[in-house]
Amino acid sequence: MILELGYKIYLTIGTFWLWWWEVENQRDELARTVLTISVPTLLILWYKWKVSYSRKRIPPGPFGLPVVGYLPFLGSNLHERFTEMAHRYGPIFSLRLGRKLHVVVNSIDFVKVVGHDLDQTFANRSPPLTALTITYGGNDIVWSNNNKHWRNMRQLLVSHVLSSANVNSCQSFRTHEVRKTVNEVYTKLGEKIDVNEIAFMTEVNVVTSMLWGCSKSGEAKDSSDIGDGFREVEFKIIELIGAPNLSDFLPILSWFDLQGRQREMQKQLEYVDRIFEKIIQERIKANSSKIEGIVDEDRRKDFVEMLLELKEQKDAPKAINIIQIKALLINIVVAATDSTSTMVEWVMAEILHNPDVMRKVQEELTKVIGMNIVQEFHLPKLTYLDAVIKETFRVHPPLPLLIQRCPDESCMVGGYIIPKGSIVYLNIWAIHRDPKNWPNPLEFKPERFLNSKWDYNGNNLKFLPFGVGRRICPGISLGEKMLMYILASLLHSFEWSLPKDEEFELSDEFGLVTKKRKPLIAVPSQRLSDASLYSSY
Ligand code: HEM
Repeated sequence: MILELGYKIYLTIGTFWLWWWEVENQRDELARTVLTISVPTLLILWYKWKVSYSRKRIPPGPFGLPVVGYLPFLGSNLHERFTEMAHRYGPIFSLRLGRKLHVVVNSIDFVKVVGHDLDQTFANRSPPLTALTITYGGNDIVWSNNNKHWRNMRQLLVSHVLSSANVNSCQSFRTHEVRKTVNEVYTKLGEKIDVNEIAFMTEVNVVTSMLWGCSKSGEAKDSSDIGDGFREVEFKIIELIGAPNLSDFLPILSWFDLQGRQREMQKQLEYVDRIFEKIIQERIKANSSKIEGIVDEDRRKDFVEMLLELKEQKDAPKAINIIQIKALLINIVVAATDSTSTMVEWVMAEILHNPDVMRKVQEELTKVIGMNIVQEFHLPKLTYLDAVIKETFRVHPPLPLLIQRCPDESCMVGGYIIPKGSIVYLNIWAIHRDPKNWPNPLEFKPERFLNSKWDYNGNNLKFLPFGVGRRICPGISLGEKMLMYILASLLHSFEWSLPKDEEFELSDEFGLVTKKRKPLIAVPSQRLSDASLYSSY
């Protein structure tokens, strides 16, 4: 049947060609020659245009293998690899990893398009499966798409936890925890200290106090409820979200969870869920005592309490359920603590690495604070320390590719099509180290930030450690305050040095939060002459 049809088409074309040839032969030989040459030429030109047009459609990039794409060639330090690739393929390039197209944006011009001009289009996320597991299926803020649920949760966080009124009213929690840390370090003079660990515990206690710590009016809670093992669990969560998972690249394999990453994340979820369940149950019990008139009515309401009240208003526009409450809590605790403690560690590492910077920081601390204890009102006066922190953010942004975006429709960036559903990274690591943006970018020079006005709000696209656009970090002011407070207190109270037997290095290890490859271990010695200041908390 098919053969017969093919034969008929062949006969028709042949007959038509002979007819045209004879007619033209009789009429005009020139026309025949022109047509005979121009038809194939036009066909070739059309074909070439089509091929080059289709290549231009998506950003250029490396070829990969069938099925897995470029996955086997990627390596582990993604931010460095992507920056190398930007030198070869240009400021915007793409690569296929398994079934998904990934697009990497490496210049401020294209970050402007994605983060500002088309911010709404690029405001979705494409969560890895491990992130969905730990957030009860994406019921949180970080991994939600740009929808009503995300807006609702983000607004709850911003207006109840991170509002300047609430951040100010929680000053006592910060003072309590920072002084407690200084006091603990004082008991370990001359010993080796893991800098990230002390910063992490300080931050976790401050944040959990803000979330569920108002057991009594204005007083800080006993912070032991989160447990000693929490830091390891949180590190595991961050590691699993950042680790490549075959199930994400080849969804057909997700049922098998070949690398066991989802199962591993499920275990972390069970650990965290037990903590949150206990806290929520205690709070429900406390609320019912309140109804019975047992508890002091004057105390401040904490965030968990407020969320539980919203849960009771089932028909209210912002009603929330228990799963969403837990997802929000895990989100806030993880987002706030790991990035802050990682930054404290990087700043301390850079200061220890640059004795001149250390000297200037200490001179400023002496001038502003004298031989007293650091208080929050001192912080805005520490302009050199602020510049040191910003320069550290430039060289070691803890989220070097921010958190991936995902366009909700196909759109054009820099003349290329970014298809709907592709995964888009904003490579701020490349932007922060681009000599076009920063002269001598590898030099650690806090003075860059002294003379002009720099902030973290994503207005200057050369400097984006907290992100850009509507998905920018909502915790900037709390994060900034905590960084300044912890660092000023540690550097004012103690002289720090590296252990004699430690080899010092500044290399990093890529992850959702990119940390120092080798934890910073440092040794404190007493700096303040009045030893009684260390125990006054
Ligand atoms: C040094 C401290 C911090 C750094 C460097 C940091 C950095 C970031 C970055 C880069 C993002 C992604 C932005 C984007 O996609 O464009 C982000 C998102 C987020 N951060 Fe932070 N952050 C810090 C502290 C905090 C704190 C203290 C909180 C809350 C208490 C917080 C809560 C969040 C949340 C909820 C998101 C998700 C926002 C969304 O998707 O809408 N962060 N953070």
